[in-house]
Amino acid sequence: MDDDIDAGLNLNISVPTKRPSFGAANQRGKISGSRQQRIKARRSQKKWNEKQKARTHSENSNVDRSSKPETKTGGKDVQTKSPQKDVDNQSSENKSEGNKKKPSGVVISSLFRHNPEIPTVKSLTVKQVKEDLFSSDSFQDTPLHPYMKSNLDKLGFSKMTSVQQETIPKLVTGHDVLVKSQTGSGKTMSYAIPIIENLCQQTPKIQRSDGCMVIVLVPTRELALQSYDVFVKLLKPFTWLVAGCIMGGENRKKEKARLRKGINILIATPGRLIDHIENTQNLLLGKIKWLVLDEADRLLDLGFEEKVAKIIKAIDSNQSSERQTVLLSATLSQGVERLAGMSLKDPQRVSISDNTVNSRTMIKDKPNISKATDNAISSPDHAETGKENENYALPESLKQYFVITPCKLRLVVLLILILSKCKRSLKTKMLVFVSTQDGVEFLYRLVTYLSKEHNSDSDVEEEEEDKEQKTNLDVFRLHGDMSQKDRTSTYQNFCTANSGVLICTDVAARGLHLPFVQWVVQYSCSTGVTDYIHRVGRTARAGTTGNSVMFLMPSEIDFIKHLNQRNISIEEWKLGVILKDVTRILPMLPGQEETQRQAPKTVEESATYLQNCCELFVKNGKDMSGLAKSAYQSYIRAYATYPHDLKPVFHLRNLHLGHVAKTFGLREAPSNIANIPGVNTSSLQRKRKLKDDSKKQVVKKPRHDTVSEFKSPLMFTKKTKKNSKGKQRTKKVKVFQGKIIKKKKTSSK
Ligand SMILES: Nc1ncnc2c1ncn2[C@@H]1O[C@H](COP(=O)(O)OP(=O)(O)OP(=O)(O)O)[C@@H](O)[C@H]1O
Repeated sequence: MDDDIDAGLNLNISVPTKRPSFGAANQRGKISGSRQQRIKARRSQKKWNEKQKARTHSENSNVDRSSKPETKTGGKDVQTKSPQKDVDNQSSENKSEGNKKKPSGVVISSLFRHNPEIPTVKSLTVKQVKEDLFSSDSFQDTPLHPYMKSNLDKLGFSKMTSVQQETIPKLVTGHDVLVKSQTGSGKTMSYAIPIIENLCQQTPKIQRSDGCMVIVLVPTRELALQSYDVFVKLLKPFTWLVAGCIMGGENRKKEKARLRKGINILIATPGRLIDHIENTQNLLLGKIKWLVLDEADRLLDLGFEEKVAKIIKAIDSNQSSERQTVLLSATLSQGVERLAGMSLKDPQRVSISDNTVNSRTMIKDKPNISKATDNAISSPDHAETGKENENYALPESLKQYFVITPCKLRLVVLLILILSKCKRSLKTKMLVFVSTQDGVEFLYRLVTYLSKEHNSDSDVEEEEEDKEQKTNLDVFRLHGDMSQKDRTSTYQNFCTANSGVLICTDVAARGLHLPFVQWVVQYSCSTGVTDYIHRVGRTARAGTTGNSVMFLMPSEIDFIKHLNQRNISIEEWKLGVILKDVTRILPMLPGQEETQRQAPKTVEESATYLQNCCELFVKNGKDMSGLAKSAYQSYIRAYATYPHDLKPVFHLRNLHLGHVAKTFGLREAPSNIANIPGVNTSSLQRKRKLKDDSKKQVVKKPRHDTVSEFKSPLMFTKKTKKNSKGKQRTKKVKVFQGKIIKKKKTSSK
């Protein structure tokens, strides 16, 4: 069994169609010879092609539809400073020019036309829940083992964080504990230190051959590696204690061999642990003294809960000694706490935000703070009075923004952000969250291509193949469908990089400490407030500063209310301000030297130029067209899986599929892109049109799937409708871990 939780984190759609051919770039004969000769040959071929094109153009005005300047009116401004005027001028200029001679290399698309109006949003300035990150206590003042103290000093840790100050004493004194504190507040060490402290004091001394005494369960493989690293560092002076890591994607035989040799502290992902519990004789659970559920709310999510329950059952049925259990997360809801309270023994609760709030208010009343955290969560008072919609703390040093961008402009706005902020020279690291694996792959290829130093003599295919080519920034990608080797090296390389952009799915959203990330971009909106908190929590960690920006389409702005309701304050970043930076990245783009004479001047022209670079790359880049289509389909499918409470905000009905296609650089009409299993795109288009025409919703509210990648790995959705003969047709779509594995139509007589 290798079905780790992170493998199910990402929605992906298998594409029923085969990959299309790559157009002109592939049809052309290969040119051989030295590089110089190839360049020469390509140059003359290009000139000839251009002449041919110009001739065909004048003879036959059958131009690419997207290259025609828009003449229709009715599109709304995307900026308050009225770019429409510029666009209109531009389009009329192009129109007249287009009749004479179409400027070569510049394809004018309708990026700034027919966009929905950008609404004015009032994000409330709510009072965010704050936590004091550091305590006043030093590790040196604690009664920890002298080796531990000197090691912590060597590692550069002097002051305890608040969560460590609260949690360590409780765990050392043998309690089960539930820990909630903000992202990046040092929760890992808050359980690792007392575990090591406890094990190193056992007499007789623990031996490797004593086997497993601690199990730390984490939801993703990268987090397993990270937690393992923390243990290895802390165990340096305690050479007789051995930590080990087992996780999906790794070689089982090697893991078995390591388990046979003996591992005292085992960090594991749930799927692989169950595998070893069932198949590895050397993994004995009789001596387990500690069980840690890191990112507990994620581990106890419906679907994953089953695996964790199986592991707990296996431990309980083998156990001969007492066990301590710890649950931790930045977003432990009281629902999870109540659930956990049933399986934990007299648990104590550490909630730093409660503490901070209490301490700030209690200072006036009485200075007894610590009692506030001593309430056992199983106390009926606490359970009854607790609201489900908890407010979570976010780091004070985190600046949160959102940008409202019409769908069509999303891609260029993202690229402007990445290319302007992450250049190598600027030493900036950025995370970009995307909803699907195909989306990650698509953006990875596109950003890598755009960040290369372009040679005016080489073409798209050649530039792509040229691995030696210099790049202006390092681009990384991370998702659950990569080989474990690639995942590990990406994670490690991004950790040590000085700058770069990591394009990833939610596989990187939980627990990962990626040093010096200054920007977190949510290109696809998170599937809830909890995930929002974990995503933005990848920056501004342990007291450093950081920024996050969330992309919203005009139809999605109500998500701000959801954040405000949970006391999260977020500021608008005006679209026009980001767009302005397009002029800064223009020199990086391909074809700039060739087109100096027609160099885009206005922001709109430049953004359009950037979009066209993407579209040409999608058209001519190796496999790009197929990849873009897959990414488009996956995106739409993923959009259909927002949880029920967010359906009114993120509804398929609100998507303009043509505009979505544009964000994947596709010039085809949605009807020409293969159908998306389970999604009736033509009916959606019709409904959108109806809505646009009448400016109000006239269609009957359709039933929508509530498939969430985070809710259940196995789910059936049913759609029932009557066919022309009045017979009922039931369409069944089976989704397994976000992938459609079966589609069946049945007719009942
Ligand atoms: N006492 C301390 N002083 C300074 N830095 C610390 C201290 N304790 C931990 N850190 C550092 O803080 C960073 C974040 O720690 P950690 O990953 O444990 O946070 P976390 O609370 O688990 O975050 P998340 O909720 O995102 O999982 C790490 O780089 C860690 O080395």
